[in-house]
Amino acid sequence: MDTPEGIEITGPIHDRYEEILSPRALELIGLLHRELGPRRAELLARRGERFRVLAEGGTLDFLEETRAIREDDSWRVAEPAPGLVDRRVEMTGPTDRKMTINALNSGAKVWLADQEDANTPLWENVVNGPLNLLDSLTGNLDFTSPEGKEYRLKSNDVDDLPAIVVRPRGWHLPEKHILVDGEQPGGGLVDFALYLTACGQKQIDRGRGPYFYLAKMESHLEARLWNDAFNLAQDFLGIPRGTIRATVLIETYPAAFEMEEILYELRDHSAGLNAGRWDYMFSVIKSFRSRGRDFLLPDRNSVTMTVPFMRAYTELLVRTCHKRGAHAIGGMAAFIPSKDPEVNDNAFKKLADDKSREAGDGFDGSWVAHPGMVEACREEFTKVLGDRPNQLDKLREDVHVTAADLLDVRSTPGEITEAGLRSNISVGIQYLESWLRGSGAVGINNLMEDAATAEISRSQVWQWLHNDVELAGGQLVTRELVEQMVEEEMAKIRERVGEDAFASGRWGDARATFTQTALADDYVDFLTLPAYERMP
Ligand SMILES: CC(=O)SCCNC(=O)CCNC(=O)[C@H](O)C(C)(C)COP(=O)(O)OP(=O)(O)OC[C@H]1O[C@@H](n2cnc3c(N)ncnc32)[C@H](O)[C@@H]1OP(=O)(O)O
Ligand SMILES: O=CC(=O)O
Ligand SMILES: [Mg+2]
Repeated sequence: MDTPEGIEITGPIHDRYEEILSPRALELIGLLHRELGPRRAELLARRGERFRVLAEGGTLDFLEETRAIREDDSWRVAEPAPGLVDRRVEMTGPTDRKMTINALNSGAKVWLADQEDANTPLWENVVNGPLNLLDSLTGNLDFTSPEGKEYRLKSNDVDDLPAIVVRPRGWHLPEKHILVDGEQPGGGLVDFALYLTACGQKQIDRGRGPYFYLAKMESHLEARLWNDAFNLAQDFLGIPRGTIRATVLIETYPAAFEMEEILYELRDHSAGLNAGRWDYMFSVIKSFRSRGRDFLLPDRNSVTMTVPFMRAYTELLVRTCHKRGAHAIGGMAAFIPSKDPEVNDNAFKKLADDKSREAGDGFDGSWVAHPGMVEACREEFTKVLGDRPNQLDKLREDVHVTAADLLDVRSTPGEITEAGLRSNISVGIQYLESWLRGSGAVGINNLMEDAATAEISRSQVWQWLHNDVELAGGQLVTRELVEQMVEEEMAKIRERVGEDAFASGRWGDARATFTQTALADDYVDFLTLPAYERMP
């Protein structure tokens, strides 16, 4: 393939790849990396600095230097864009061909087409994702499964389909199959540019637009970097500024203290904020991982959305958004339908409780992980919204959340148990094995697991081990204990999956990545970084 000056593709070129890896897309990647790459590197380094301050006894607080932005009542974000006015139910999921069709047929108002938590950035996924999205816009999306089941879109009418919102990778992940002047650009910029160049104008022609979810940001300066990427890209493609819209996931601890500033930075491109609960929990553990008792979380399944620090965060998010005319979107209840009627009933009941609480709190819509749950989410929001498309007018002026409320991890009830430790080990390894094979979302023990939930699992093990935690019952969490449990959980998995599947899977690499990221004294920032190195 001919590539623009200074751009090299090191991944294989399969059928139709040139439609996505077009000269325009590659030029845009070159432009974005050359203009913004150094700032991306600086901002990633700042994350490390902030963690060092916290490790030495520092804390998180609302920023003094941006007080004027918070106290200025005059600014609001852009009016909601077409297709993003009523967002009462949003489906999320990977962009492989079958799931793209299933998601677009799900009846949701929005589909988050995920190149992030639910995706492995395997080269084929990086290119086929936008290719499937392109086919969905040109009436060419069909699929026949190996069993012969045929899939196609139930309608090509834009009003019958969810608005597509693409989630590019977070700032931390590089893309190694495209080099710009010999350097790896940010994976997020690559995902953004490939989708925008292939599908942006087509979305505009359909009366919608190029919409994005922005993940794992840690500061308003990182939001400014995205805003600059949007302006550069819109100017390069001749699209009016403000056409792109972005909903930011508030899913890191530092970002919870900069919600208003993040909206401000992106205000002309903003489509609101989302409460990304799973990464948030991961970030809480990560931020104060070596600070002992005050920041220890109990077993993963005890940390519900109603514990004080999680509640403070979602309440503040709704208030912040509605003050600025921005949508507040709820998070993912990890329940998925089950064939076991009792487990299934429980999953739907928990989902209804979760969505009902969010709707009552003022969220304008929320996420589900599975098409079978779209109706249940819609029902709970419709009970509150009725015919109104959103509840932006619910200002929640009754909410007064302080930094201390956001930091109150200590009053989270629950125990740290042997079952919790074993579950973290087993789920973490099973998820990594799936990720390494190219599937970034997987159902394990009737729950949706993705990169964010796996990060919680391995980070809890790290935190319990490095803070001399005793399990309920008195047993100290030691390296020897965790290694013994890894051995035992691996044996159980091997027995369950059978010798052949075990031998053909990536179990050795999954175990090695898990132990590296859960046990090594030097905490690895993201488990997907060493996992990415193990991929072709
Ligand atoms: C923390 C966060 O970031 S949350 C957001 C990121 N995470 C996600 O988006 C996870 C999305 N969910 C999924 O990927 C899936 O639901 C899984 C992997 C958890 C379970 O999928 P499966 O094991 O296939 O579930 P199941 O067998 O019940 O699926 C039934 C059908 O629904 C489809 N389906 C299930 N989930 C989805 C989805 N999210 N999008 C599209 N189709 C889906 C399946 O493809 C299957 O289709 P088929 O009957 O035509 O073969
Ligand atoms: O991306 C969502 C999350 O909960 O993490
Ligand atoms: Mg996330």
